[in-house]
Amino acid sequence: MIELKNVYKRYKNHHGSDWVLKDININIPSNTSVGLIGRNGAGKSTLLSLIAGMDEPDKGEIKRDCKISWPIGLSGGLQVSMTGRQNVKFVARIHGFNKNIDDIVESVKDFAEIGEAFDDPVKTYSSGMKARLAFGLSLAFDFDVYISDEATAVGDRNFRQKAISAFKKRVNNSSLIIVSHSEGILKELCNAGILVHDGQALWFDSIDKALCAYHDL
Ligand SMILES: Nc1ncnc2c1ncn2[C@@H]1O[C@H](COP(=O)(O)OP(=O)(O)OP(=O)(O)O)[C@@H](O)[C@H]1O
Repeated sequence: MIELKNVYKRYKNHHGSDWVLKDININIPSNTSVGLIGRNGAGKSTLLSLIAGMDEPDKGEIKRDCKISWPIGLSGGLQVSMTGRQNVKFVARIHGFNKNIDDIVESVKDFAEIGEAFDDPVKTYSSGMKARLAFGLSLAFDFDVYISDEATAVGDRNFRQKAISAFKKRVNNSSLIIVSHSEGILKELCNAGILVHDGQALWFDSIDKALCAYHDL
């Protein structure tokens, strides 16, 4: 269960500061895959990063009783002077996986399919190669909830298909909380939805109902 209680978030900008999210109260049950829906700039990514614990609310609290991933495919955390392999080992050690590091390295290598570049410094990678490595890295660890902000929109067609099928496999054992502008992907992967609109976040226990409410805005 992830519980958001009276959550407020704002960013300071040149106009001063505006509340992006105002008094959000939502309970996300365990084993429920959720799609975050809303117009551009509504606050979906903001809500997702609060849920993931990447950012803190200005007011209110978020309780989590499960292991939540960092956003899948986020390549910003890769150390560019290190190779793909070294990055994987580094992240595995940070997460306390000291025993089966070789298995983790192999699973990321298989997923990323970047060939010998796996042993080259990440600064020599294309953005697609970085995305493949970062995606494989996120999936190599067992989390209860996987977070994704448009991770299925990166890479070429083959990679997108691979990413979606990897997510589908995960849905059997874990749950997902995802932002995607693709209704097809949301319907395929999620059972519930959160509509973010006008500073509010509305919970729907079915993704179809959430999408209907979004179309009616
Ligand atoms: N780091 C930041 N500093 C200042 N303003 C920000 C920051 N991040 C987001 N915002 C603002 O907060 C609002 C919500 O942004 P957010 O990225 O959460 O929306 P979104 O629904 O994910 O949008 P999109 O569908 O376009 O990706 C926007 O007005 C955006 O300009």
